Amino acid sequence: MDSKNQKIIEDAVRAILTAVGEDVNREGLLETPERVAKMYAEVFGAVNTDFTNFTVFDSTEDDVDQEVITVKKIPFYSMCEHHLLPFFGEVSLAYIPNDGKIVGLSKVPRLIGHVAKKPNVQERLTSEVAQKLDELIHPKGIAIVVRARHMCMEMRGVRSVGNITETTYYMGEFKGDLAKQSLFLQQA
Ligand SMILES: Nc1nc2c(ncn2[C@@H]2O[C@H](COP(=O)(O)OP(=O)(O)OP(=O)(O)O)[C@@H](O)[C@H]2O)c(=O)[nH]1
Ligand SMILES: [Zn+2]
Repeated sequence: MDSKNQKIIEDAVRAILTAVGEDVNREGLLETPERVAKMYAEVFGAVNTDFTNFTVFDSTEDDVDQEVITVKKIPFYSMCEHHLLPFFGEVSLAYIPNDGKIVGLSKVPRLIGHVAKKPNVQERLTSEVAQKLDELIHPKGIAIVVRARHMCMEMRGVRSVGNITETTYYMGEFKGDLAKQSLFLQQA
């Protein structure tokens, strides 16, 4: 984020603090606008950016296309676009390679981290991770499940503490195949 936008956020934070009745000049708050601007630069760091840090390998195994590769319980943090409060949880993702193309395993959490760094709804985060993976390696199938807690449902509003929201998205060989989906969900 450039310094002009950083300054816009700092001024906005001062305005919000003043509007809620705070004294922006008291010691504990003096550096808060700057900290919040830095924090937003980090948690919204992927707005208008593309995910490029991706390594694709050609597997040396002949029958890798018969495998289901599952990366489970990848933690993530994102911000809900309705309230700008965190939602966070775990993602499990499975794919069936196509044409021997596999991805560097660490790139799965990196892709999720990238998609998470913008204002989101959980449903879109779920489909966007799958669609991006599809774009990058065109696997024969993708299954993804996201389980998350939403602070906007817990610390305010309905105050439904501890709820888990689960979203799923299937592509290719997983789509419409209830047996494959159910096996994936049992393991994920
Ligand atoms: N589908 C979906 N809804 C979300 C997500 N995150 C937050 N929400 C919901 O977005 C809705 C926004 O509803 P509004 O009625 O406009 O906002 P609100 O008055 O603050 O609503 P309450 O949260 O019910 O107090 C709420 O029902 C939230 O629970 C998400 O990731 N997906
Ligand atoms: Zn919300």
